[in-house]
Amino acid sequence: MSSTATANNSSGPVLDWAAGHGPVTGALSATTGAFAVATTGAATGMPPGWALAVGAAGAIGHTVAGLRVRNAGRTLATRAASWLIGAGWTTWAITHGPLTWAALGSLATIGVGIGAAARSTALYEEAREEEAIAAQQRQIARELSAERRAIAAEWVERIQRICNITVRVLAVEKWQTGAGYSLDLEPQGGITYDRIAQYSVALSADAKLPHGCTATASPGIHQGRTILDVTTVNVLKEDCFYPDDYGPLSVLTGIPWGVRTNADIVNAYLREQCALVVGPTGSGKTNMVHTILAGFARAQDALTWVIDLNAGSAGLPWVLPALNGEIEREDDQPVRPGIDWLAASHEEAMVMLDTALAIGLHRKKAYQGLLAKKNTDLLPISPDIPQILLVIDEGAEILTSTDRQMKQLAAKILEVIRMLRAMGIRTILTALGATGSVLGNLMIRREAKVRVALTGGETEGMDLGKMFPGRRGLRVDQAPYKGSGFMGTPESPAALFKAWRILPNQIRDIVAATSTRHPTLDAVSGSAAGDAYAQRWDAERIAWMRDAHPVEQLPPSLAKDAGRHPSIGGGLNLRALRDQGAYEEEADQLAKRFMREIDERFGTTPEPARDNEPSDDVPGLNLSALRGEREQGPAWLPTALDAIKAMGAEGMKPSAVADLVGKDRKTVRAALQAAVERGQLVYRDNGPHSVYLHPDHA
Ligand SMILES: Nc1ncnc2c1ncn2[C@@H]1O[C@H](COP(=O)(O)OP(=O)(O)OP(=O)(O)O)[C@@H](O)[C@H]1O
Repeated sequence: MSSTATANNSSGPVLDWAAGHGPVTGALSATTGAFAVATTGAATGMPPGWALAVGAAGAIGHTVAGLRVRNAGRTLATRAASWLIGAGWTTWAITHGPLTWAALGSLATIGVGIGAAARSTALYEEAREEEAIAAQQRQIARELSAERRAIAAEWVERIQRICNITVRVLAVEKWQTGAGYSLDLEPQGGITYDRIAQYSVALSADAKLPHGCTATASPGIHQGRTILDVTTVNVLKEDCFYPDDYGPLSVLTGIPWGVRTNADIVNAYLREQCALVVGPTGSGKTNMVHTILAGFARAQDALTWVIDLNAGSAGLPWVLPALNGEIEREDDQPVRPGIDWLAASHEEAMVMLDTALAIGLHRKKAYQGLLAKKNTDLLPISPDIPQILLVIDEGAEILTSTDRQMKQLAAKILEVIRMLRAMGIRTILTALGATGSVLGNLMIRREAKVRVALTGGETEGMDLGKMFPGRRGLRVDQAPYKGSGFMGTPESPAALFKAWRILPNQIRDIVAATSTRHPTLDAVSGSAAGDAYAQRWDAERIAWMRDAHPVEQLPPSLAKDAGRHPSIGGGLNLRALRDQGAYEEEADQLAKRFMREIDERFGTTPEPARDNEPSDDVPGLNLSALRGEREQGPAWLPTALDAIKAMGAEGMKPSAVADLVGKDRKTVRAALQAAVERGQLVYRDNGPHSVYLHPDHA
């Protein structure tokens, strides 16, 4: 009989009764083993009882091993019988001689029999195992659907009792986040979802949902179906940080603004829609504006223009890191701000809105051919023809203001909203409250269907019924946490929502990550935008940003002086520092650098003719000197030009020029770039190996 001996280092060979054999190898092994024992036993006069004893031991061993792995009784019996039959034949063959036709024939028959029996038990075991797995799965499914059935029964009964509506539950889907579930309902008798929605509060209370959790009804797949979303865990309580994937986005495929309670991301589709974001002080509105700007910065086909009459604070974090040179790019090129234009004053805002209108109206005429070719009345937005997204912080308040200046702005904002949808210019307005005066405006009600209400628990001026008409059961106290509230879009009905929390270091990271991704204004729009746009980063236009230049970013020399100056005392005093003139020097440097790097490197329209030369008496800025430099380049430039010419076709890296003339790399790069634009040099762009060449060698 067969038995497999396996080597064991410590205790010598042991018999592995559980070792496997296929039906053929098993039968072969059994018959050849029996034959070998019988011939040897007969030749050596072995007592035949030994073979029987070995067979009995084999049968017992295999039975024990089989029991351990829970083989079926029929498998155990087959294996034991094989051992005993084999042992019986061996005993008989030792007694009567194994080399007779009768012995050999019967052994062959036994072999075939053992093989057939083994095959049949193997099949039986396999089938048994499969059935066991299937039974286990059926059990799990039964338990799951029992839970779902219980949920369904509970809500059928609850809706009947509270709303007096009979519903059929067609499906129950548990959210992967474990924060709740959705029921697909079919109300009987032609009842629509809004009848259930109006009982949302009572249903939530009856279901004893935790604070901040809701049972919200919304339209189902057709008018006769309703989806009831039931939140069982309040995820709005937790901070939810802006995801650190800063990959490219498009206004056409939606810009993510935050998450629902079931962790679904909510996208704002702003190709045609305007948006209204309402949030009282402290609700997280500023944070939300930054989250919105982050999405726009990531978009490859959007240019963001920001109006913030509150000292430009909404846009500054997107400009200052680039302005201050706080961010370095790997290829040493200057970093572009995360927004394309920032207006903090009434005048600048007027210029911006006039520019938007001029662009929109010009696009209407100039792109007629393109619209006809593409067979559309919507301008095909792309990185080549970018959408302009105008973010106006507290814009809704501008619209409702009675102030004369504000009324001028309001008229232009409304004109942009009314006229420029097709031409790819949309607005995002924020407001402190969802009051009648904000939502009373038809233009906002009609055009701004992407709506967010950050409540922060504030009930004053927070009319959710007006903000999300047709959505019942939304209550401010469901979202009492900062950054939480409700968001509704034409694609996603108003429901609880949490804006991502975004921190200043993420804003800096996004500015750096997206610097090369921003589109430039198309030439058609650029020609309509004119000087007003081309000069938006000019020193005098951004002079106000000096005041936003954080004191801790003063150069080390100034910081040292700050500690010594008698008027400053122990702390830092920006105004006092400014009086020293040193600050002005720093501001000059700042303006120069920014003007060069942004205006010259990224000017999206040709450098405008300066008929309106800026006045030199802008405090703190030495613009005539600056202009001189812009026109001829700094005093060290001729040395650099000679050195670059001497290098021939090899050219020189900006770092090598910086070493040569003893200036910092940023200053050198800006001057060389200006020289490129004057035709004195050629720039060979090759990533980190980029060089400047003399035109003779280019
Ligand atoms: N999405 C969010 N998740 C978590 N916490 C947030 C979120 N948004 C804001 N906060 C918290 O709320 C605080 C206030 O936020 P934020 O400054 O954005 O509010 P605000 O409505 O603009 O208020 P104010 O008008 O006074 O500036 C933040 O400092 C932060 O701690």
